[in-house]
Amino acid sequence: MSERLEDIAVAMVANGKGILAADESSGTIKKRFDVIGVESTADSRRDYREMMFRTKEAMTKYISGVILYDETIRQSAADGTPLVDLIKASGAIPGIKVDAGAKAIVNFPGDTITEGLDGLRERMAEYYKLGARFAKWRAVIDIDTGKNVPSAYSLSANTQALARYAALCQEAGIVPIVEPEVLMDGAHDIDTCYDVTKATLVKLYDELYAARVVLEGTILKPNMVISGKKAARQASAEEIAEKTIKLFRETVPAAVPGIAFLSGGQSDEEATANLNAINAIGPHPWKLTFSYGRALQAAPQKAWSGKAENLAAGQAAFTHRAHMNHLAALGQWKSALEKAA
Ligand SMILES: O=P(O)(O)OC[C@H]1O[C@](O)(COP(=O)(O)O)[C@@H](O)[C@@H]1O
Repeated sequence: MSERLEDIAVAMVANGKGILAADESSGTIKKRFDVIGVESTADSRRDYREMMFRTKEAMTKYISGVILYDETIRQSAADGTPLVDLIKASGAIPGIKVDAGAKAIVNFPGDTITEGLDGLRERMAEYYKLGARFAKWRAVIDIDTGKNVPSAYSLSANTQALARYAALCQEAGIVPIVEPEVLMDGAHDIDTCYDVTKATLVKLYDELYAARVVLEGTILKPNMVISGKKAARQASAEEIAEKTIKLFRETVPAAVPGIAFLSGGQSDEEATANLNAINAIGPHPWKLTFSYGRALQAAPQKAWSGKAENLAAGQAAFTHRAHMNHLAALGQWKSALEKAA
């Protein structure tokens, strides 16, 4: 495979393919395993992720890349094969989460700043050797309008960190996924999400230009423009699609090859239906696909539930969700296909 940043980025958003976000940090995966009553140990995390990476149909037909966590990129399957090799053997690209998580900003209650820039140049060089060809950094933007959250200061600090990270990635021959996640927690309406996401993306592309990041060698991982989970009115898939595309046309340069959405707490089917509605109103200047964590994994996690005898059921559930999102990335999904399965 070509090692050019632009070619890797294009491959990450290949037609009908999307990214499996399997980079849950130890704290997050523990929360997921708690739900299915599985103890989170290095071995159980490995067994679970190995199950997904060995799912042939999903990995070869629907998944372009996998975001890994530091522990996982160093782990081997039960038979000793490095997990990175399993991913590569399926034709998908290994990637790595490099941020160190979001921490409270001093003097700005409710705002967080994502840490992890110290020593990043050296870590990038190591991850490249371990096989990573793309990376991911997530900035977390909460909305609490009554409390002036997010502040302009938070947007500025977070987008500057994203740009510094992106430049370091490109120096190392690694494609940066830039992820400014405006959270859907809260009671705000869809238009508030639009405004906050707009302010975030305008600032983000300012900072990426200022840092001389080559946009052709980047992927954007944003939230959709969507109602807060506790909003009085939940917008339809059509309204989400229309507002999301309107916003991106205003803010995301066409030089960016692809946009891979996070699922952010949407249900599996919502995340698929919304991605489908977005692609159904194309053509668009960029590829629009998925980089889902929860919306790809909730079903396989439940089906597997930590039992070796459920392996095939877990893989079937993963294949189904990956297939549905593959169709949504092409704008060809129909809800009847969910019921048929
Ligand atoms: O808090 P953590 O452990 O960094 O995890 C955040 C998760 O959010 C994501 O960025 C998006 O995941 P979702 O699709 O579940 O929202 C994942 O890549 C990542 O695993």
